Amino acid sequence: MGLQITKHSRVKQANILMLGLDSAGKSTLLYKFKSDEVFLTIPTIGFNVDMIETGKDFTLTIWDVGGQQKMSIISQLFNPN
Ligand SMILES: Nc1nc2c(ncn2[C@@H]2O[C@H](COP(=O)(O)OP(=O)(O)OP(=O)(O)O)[C@@H](O)[C@H]2O)c(=O)[nH]1
Ligand SMILES: [Mg+2]
Repeated sequence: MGLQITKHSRVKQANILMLGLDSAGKSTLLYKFKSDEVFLTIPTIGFNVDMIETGKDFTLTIWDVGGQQKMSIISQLFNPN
């Protein structure tokens, strides 16, 4: 996971990139941040992105990238065929 904090802004924002093998639990973690409900997940195609306000002036943008090799946008960048 990566974390980058945007500086020089009144509203602080951090971007979190979740990378991991397929079925590692990335999407489950993303949904858990949003709600305490139990979600059934399916393998992520491409990516999910969600913004979470953690305080009055702090937001997290979480990028959840699909881990299956054939669906991974990262592996497609390096192996477009
Ligand atoms: N036992 C257990 N199962 C989990 C946990 N987190 C996720 N799972 C299960 O693991 C499976 C895969 O979870 P996902 O969140 O879809 O995994 P993912 O990393 O997003 O997978 P991709 O989208 O394919 O990259 C689901 O059936 C989840 O219910 C955990 O902490 N414990
Ligand atoms: Mg997923």
